[in-house]
Amino acid sequence: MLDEITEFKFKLRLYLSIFGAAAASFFSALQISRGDNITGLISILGCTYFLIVIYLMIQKRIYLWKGRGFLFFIPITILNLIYLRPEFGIYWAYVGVISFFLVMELKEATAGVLVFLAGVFYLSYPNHTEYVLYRVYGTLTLVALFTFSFSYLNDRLHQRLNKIATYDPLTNALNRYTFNAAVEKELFSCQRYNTQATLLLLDVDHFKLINDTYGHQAGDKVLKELAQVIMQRIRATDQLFRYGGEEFALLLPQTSIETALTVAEELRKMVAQHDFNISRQVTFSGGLSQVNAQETLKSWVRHCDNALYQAKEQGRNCIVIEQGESQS
Ligand SMILES: Nc1nc2c(ncn2[C@@H]2O[C@H](COP(=O)(O)OP(=O)(O)OP(=O)(O)O)[C@@H](O)[C@H]2O)c(=O)[nH]1
Repeated sequence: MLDEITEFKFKLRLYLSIFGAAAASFFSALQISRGDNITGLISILGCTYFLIVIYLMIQKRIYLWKGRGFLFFIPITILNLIYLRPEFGIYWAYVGVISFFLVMELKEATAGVLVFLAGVFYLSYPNHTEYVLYRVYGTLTLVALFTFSFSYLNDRLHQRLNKIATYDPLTNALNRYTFNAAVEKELFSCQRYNTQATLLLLDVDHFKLINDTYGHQAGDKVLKELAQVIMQRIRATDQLFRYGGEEFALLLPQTSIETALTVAEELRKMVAQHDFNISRQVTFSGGLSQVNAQETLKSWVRHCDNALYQAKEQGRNCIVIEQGESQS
């Protein structure tokens, strides 16, 4: 879903740039044919800018419009236009306000619009009657407020969607959707730069019994607290995922199997000693595997799964290691 939003923003900026290039070339032809060479030149510069933006986006997937790059051209051009041709330049101020919010992040856009509006008000003040000014200032302020509100709501929605799409709501660990992408990225990085990483699959022991004895809500609380215990101990670069019902995965980048075993054992003991407010000890079993040169996402998880199965077979509350054929 997030990829779709990024793709949508990319396309939006691309189409706006194409529209900008077409509009700027049309206006430059019109202005030059009327002998208005200064504004014609500004439009030609505008058209060139948009063509460079389009080229960079299509050929190199570079965002010139992502942030400040935008600031240096569009608003400055519009302010110039207002200064040089006050009678029609003012109408472009509406386009300027909206494009800030379309192109930049909310905070930057808000600050940019405030400075831009101050410039618009200052430059247009001497050149229009009060009658026109009040109406233009009023409607410009309204357009800025509406666009801000819409962008703010959109931003909040985006953040919420991002959280829903990334985290498990019960435990606050990363969710299964994020797991594949994160582990694949780590796998690629290890194989590309010849670094180490270890994956731990852990499964709460006799969790069905906990649910059946203390109820589903108590079971949920155990999962939540267990994730908290683990997340408090691990490094900021480590990632905990809720892999399934009572199964979690812990990705430890830049970590050898020996260090990972020490961490996993420590976590196992911390959980076993933690008071979950139920009258039985909560433990987990774990399967560990370090990535190797031939590893795929599937094989890495399979090694962890096999090790986890062995840990259950060996009586639970323990960690087992399984390695792939070749070690990187
Ligand atoms: N409370 C709660 N229970 C869940 C959740 N997701 C899965 N479960 C339960 O977890 C239990 C898992 O049971 P099993 O797969 O038999 O495993 P187990 O009882 O932990 O036994 P071992 O893994 O062999 O130690 C099932 O009863 C599921 O209903 C959840 O989000 N909340």
